[in-house]
Amino acid sequence: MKLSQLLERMDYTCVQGSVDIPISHLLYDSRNACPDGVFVCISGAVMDGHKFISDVVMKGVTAVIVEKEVKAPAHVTVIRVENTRSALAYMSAAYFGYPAEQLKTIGITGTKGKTTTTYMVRSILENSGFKTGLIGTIETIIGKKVIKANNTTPESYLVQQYFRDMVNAGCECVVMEVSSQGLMLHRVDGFTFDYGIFTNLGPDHIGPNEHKDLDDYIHCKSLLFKQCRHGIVNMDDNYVERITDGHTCDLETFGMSENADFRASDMKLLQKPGLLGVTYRLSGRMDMDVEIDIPGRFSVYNSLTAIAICHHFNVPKENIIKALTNVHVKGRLETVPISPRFTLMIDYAHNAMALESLLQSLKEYHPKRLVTLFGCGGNRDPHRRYEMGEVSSNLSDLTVVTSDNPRFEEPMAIINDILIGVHKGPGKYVTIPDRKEAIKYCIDNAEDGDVIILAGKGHEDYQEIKGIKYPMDERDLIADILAGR
Ligand SMILES: CC(=O)N[C@H]1[C@@H](OP(=O)(O)OP(=O)(O)OC[C@H]2O[C@@H](n3ccc(=O)[nH]c3=O)[C@H](O)[C@@H]2O)O[C@H](CO)[C@@H](O)[C@@H]1O[C@H](C)C(=O)N[C@@H](C)C(=O)N[C@H](CCC(=O)O)C(=O)O
Ligand SMILES: Nc1ncnc2c1ncn2[C@@H]1O[C@H](COP(=O)(O)OP(=O)(O)OP(=O)(O)O)[C@@H](O)[C@H]1O
Ligand SMILES: N[C@H](CCC[C@H](N)C(=O)O)C(=O)O
Ligand SMILES: [Mg+2]
Repeated sequence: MKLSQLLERMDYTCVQGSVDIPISHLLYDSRNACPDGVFVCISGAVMDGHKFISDVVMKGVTAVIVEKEVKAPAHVTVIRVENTRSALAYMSAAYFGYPAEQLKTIGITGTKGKTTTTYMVRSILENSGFKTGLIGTIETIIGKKVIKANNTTPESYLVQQYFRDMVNAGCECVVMEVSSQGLMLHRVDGFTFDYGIFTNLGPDHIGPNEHKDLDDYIHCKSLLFKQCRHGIVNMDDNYVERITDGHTCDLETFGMSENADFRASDMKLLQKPGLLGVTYRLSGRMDMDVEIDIPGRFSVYNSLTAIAICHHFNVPKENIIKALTNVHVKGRLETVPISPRFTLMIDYAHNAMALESLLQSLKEYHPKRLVTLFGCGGNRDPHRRYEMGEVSSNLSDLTVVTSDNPRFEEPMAIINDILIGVHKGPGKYVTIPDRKEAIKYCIDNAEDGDVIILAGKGHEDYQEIKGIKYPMDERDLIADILAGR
């Protein structure tokens, strides 16, 4: 492949050398540099790729893509662009032969509900014979291949590589989570989504290495609606107008409001032994009764979103109904059946918005006590700590404050921040920094009819401390506790 082919759909200035040179590999990490490669210099959160130019040139790289002034040996082609992350996305699309053009691409953004909805969509589409790839927080699914995720929305090179693998595996569609950071860092530049979806918005991801403020967070999410052909948005959300401001796509709506294109009404709680769920009536562009075996008002929203998307694929109603009753997502309101006396659930609520909707939803089922265990991630939006503490204390009978992923922070410093919030509410609380000990406390002290929520770690099978991910899966912790280990 010629360098000029990789650059064909983007703006650039060739400041040195020629674009008419052969390229063997597209690279963005110096550690993978190889002869005849082109190296894209990314100004990252920790490292600056521009600093590795002499290193990659020594390893045989013949072209570099830069967004700053650099010095490079005369035989190396230097291409200057406005933003190298965006350039990497466009070049990756070209490198992998524009695979998005051979797929129906569905991108879901929003503060909460993305992961759950992607699995609902995949379940419905696969049930109806559409082979569908998935990219998200938990994993990437390509046919029978499952790849553990590092990011919710991976780097653009990986996005395009996964798309290519999906096309090669015979997929017709891909449903993916599009995080605000993914949009901010140009991970999905270089193609147009067929469908862009907005679930909801609550303040989150504001802090060092994340968004500078709420306006930036909203702005980044709104970019999806300038980069898709057809938008499907939650019209009940307070931020929907700002998210769709300046949209360039068609728009369709869902929600509980009367004029929503896909409208849910008559929501009823479903309570069977060992199972909490909801039912509702769908009207508007589709009419039917829907049942989901996942609790909460937000399950209505997530399923409504999935139905609004799948409507475009002319999926029969029976397939939707069947697929939705079978959807269970790892670590999202996942019941661990350890006793008929009480309900124990693992969930991924790790911000105030998720925790509040979760706890409010569960309270509607009138548990004897609502017991909430959680910690907060280190090196992440610190507002989460006070807010989650307050939400839990207001809505839970007992809050068990523990650790999540401390990362590079001191666990007790995070816990003390959480307690500031906890003290604002009326609920009782205990502090047990070791997560396993904290879970044991919940199980040992469970009362008949309790609902116990282990919030925040969901599908995660590790605990990250000072840059190392130690194995830790709550399912194993529970098994160990029951076995007395
Ligand atoms: C803060 C942040 O967003 N970091 C992401 C980012 O890292 P970075 O590019 O800033 O990396 P860097 O280490 O500074 O390196 C800069 C450049 O130098 C290169 N380099 C580096 C070292 C070297 O020896 N040689 C070299 O060439 C790197 O390959 C890179 O190109 O790019 C990496 C590759 O794409 C990401 O994996 C990484 O995500 C980290 C793991 C992360 O935690 N990100 C979070 C904040 C995030 O993105 N979250 C969202 C939302 C999550 C959700 O709520 O669902 C997500 O989509 O995951
Ligand atoms: N539509 C929703 N509105 C509010 N809360 C929700 C919604 N859907 C799920 N939740 C809660 O948020 C948690 C995370 O849900 P999910 O993983 O589907 O969202 P997400 O947008 O992918 O989040 P993340 O950005 O953390 O990956 C769930 O475990 C549940 O507690
Ligand atoms: N993917 C998100 C979720 C983190 C969940 C929670 N377990 C934490 O560590 O804060 C992030 O990296 O911000
Ligand atoms: Mg997710």
